[in-house]
Amino acid sequence: MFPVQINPANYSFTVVGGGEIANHKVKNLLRFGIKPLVISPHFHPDLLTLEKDGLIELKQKFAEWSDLIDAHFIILVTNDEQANDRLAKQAVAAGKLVVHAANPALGNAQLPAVLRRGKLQISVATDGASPTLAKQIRDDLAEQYDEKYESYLAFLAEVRQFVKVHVQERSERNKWLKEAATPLYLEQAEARLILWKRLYHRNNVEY
Ligand SMILES: C[C@@]1(CC(=O)O)c2cc3[nH]c(cc4nc(cc5[nH]c(cc(n2)[C@H]1CCC(=O)O)[C@@](C)(CC(=O)O)[C@@H]5CCC(=O)O)C(CC(=O)O)=C4CCC(=O)O)c(CCC(=O)O)c3CC(=O)O
Ligand SMILES: NC(=O)C1=CN([C@@H]2O[C@H](COP(=O)(O)OP(=O)(O)OC[C@H]3O[C@@H](n4cnc5c(N)ncnc54)[C@H](O)[C@@H]3O)[C@@H](O)[C@H]2O)C=CC1
Repeated sequence: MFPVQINPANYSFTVVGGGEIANHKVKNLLRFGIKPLVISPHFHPDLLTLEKDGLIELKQKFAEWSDLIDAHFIILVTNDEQANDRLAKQAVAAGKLVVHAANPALGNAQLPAVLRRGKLQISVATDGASPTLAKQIRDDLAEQYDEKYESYLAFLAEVRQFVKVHVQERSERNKWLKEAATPLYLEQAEARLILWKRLYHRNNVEY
């Protein structure tokens, strides 16, 4: 499996099936700002509420290949094994990204367990060996990489932007970026201010 971070903005996501698992997968997509189309003859009550709130779109029918032509990323979670298998085959052949939740070998993509701390994102995947372990590892990492990382990543991003604009020399740039990524600046917000002052001073920028 090849890991990659996708900007979902210009992709259309379709979830096929409207049950318990579809509901779980849809809520996962919503965490990433994705507005999926959900196709199913019946819908979990939460999905009906999400549609009323304008967060997802619903199409009430048994899904067919013609419903998937415009989809880029497809998550197959019906309880009809034959429908899942048939649609997976057609969608994979058409070059789409396909999650076949019941039989991952028939798809070409899988959803990892994800921890988000602002701009920090940690994904844990086991290639279907044990989603339970993926979730456990993610939850263990959540303790190590706690909420502090959210503001820390925002700080690192700002420092990096500044350094890219104001520090021309590459080794000098890397020196600042490596220093910013040391534990002192994770732990102590006051130390971040001092680093900023030094950065401004060193580069003759008005503080
Ligand atoms: C292939 C994949 C589909 C895909 O790509 O979507 C898939 C497939 C299957 N899952 C099954 C079961 C469970 N899945 C979970 C949980 C999660 N499953 C997720 C991903 C994936 N699951 C992909 C592989 C990812 C990988 O291996 O790294 C997570 C990480 C992400 C997410 O779903 O958002 C999310 C945890 C994160 C979170 O909660 O945040 C739990 C535990 C729980 O819910 O507590 C159980 C019950 C215990 C167990 O079985 O371990 C079954 C058996 C069904 C049956 O028995 O009928 C199948 C089918 C099969 O394997 O045959
Ligand atoms: N985390 C994961 O990835 C997990 C995946 N699964 C798999 O997910 C699948 C669905 O499980 P549940 O949601 O619990 O089932 P469910 O029975 O709650 O829901 C199935 C849904 O599929 C719909 N459906 C049936 N035929 C359809 C078709 N042709 N087109 C569109 N929708 C159709 C039904 O109307 C229903 O809404 C199963 O195949 C199961 O093996 C199960 C557990 C965990």
